[in-house]
Amino acid sequence: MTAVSAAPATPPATRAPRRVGLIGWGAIGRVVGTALAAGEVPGAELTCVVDNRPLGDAAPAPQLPLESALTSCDLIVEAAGQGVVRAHGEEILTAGADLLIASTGALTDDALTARLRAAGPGRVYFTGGAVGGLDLLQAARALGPLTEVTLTTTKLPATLEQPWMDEELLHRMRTATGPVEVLRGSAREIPAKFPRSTNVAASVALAVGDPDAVRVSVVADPAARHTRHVVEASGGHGSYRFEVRHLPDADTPATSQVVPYAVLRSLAALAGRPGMIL
Ligand SMILES: NC(=O)C1=CN([C@@H]2O[C@H](COP(=O)(O)OP(=O)(O)OC[C@H]3O[C@@H](n4cnc5c(N)ncnc54)[C@H](OP(=O)(O)O)[C@@H]3O)[C@@H](O)[C@H]2O)C=CC1
Ligand SMILES: O=C([O-])CC(=O)C(=O)O
Repeated sequence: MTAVSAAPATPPATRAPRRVGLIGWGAIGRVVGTALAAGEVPGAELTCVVDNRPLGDAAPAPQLPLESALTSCDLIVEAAGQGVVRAHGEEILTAGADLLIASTGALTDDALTARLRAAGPGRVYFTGGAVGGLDLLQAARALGPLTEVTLTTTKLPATLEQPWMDEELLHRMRTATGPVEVLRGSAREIPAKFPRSTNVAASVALAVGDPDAVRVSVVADPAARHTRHVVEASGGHGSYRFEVRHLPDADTPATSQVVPYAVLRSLAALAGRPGMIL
């Protein structure tokens, strides 16, 4: 009989904490930054905050311009808007920092997506944000294409008002007594039309691999106490349905309360927390 020798007891490797720079001190950023500064994500620490507005001592870490943040951070969290991804995504990755993106709507631009995926040495990641099931949809793609993919997003009318809307549509939304479909289109078109409120469409598109294949309906409902996202997808191998209802953030109702916690979960995974569902 062969003796099985015990593996030598080696202590777990200690990794340097991720030095996190947070862009955007808003509904998402404030919750994420406060939790990071309180040490709630082991293996990650808040190094600095980048924001358009002077924050004074409101933030628990120094406010820096992006160029300075890039010399002191190895992971940047974007919680500011699609414009930041477009303007600075490549720069961040090229500087060597990893980038966790909340404003996935920017990724409906194929050329930008290709540049971000090719850029480095930093690596680009996307948070699941307000929607669930993306991991499973990404896995299901390995079995074959998802041929029917739809997303229906229902929000309070005021969170969907946009500068391009005409008076007739705005009037319909403002006087609605029940759900009103505001726009229907592909996941390539919709996030550009509602840049702060339909990133989920782009996130579903990232998961299924094709923004043109995802049909999106945006609905304004004055009774929508909860923001609702319903994702349905099917292919030759199966069918999938995910429905979420979230309380909106009290001050920024376009954003659901759960979103910063989704970002924190993504950060925990990037910081190497064991035991996570990946
Ligand atoms: N993936 C998902 O499920 C979701 C994604 N999102 C995305 O996250 C983004 C942030 O959401 P939220 O926290 O609610 O937004 P907020 O408007 O509450 O906060 C955004 C903050 O970022 C600042 N900011 C904007 N542009 C820049 C810039 N170029 N440089 C520095 N700071 C900047 C804003 O300042 P100022 O107002 O002065 O511009 C503001 O302080 C949304 O725009 C949306 O794209 C949101 C919800 C869900
Ligand atoms: O927070 C949400 O429910 C969704 C949202 O704003 C977005 O997709 O941009």
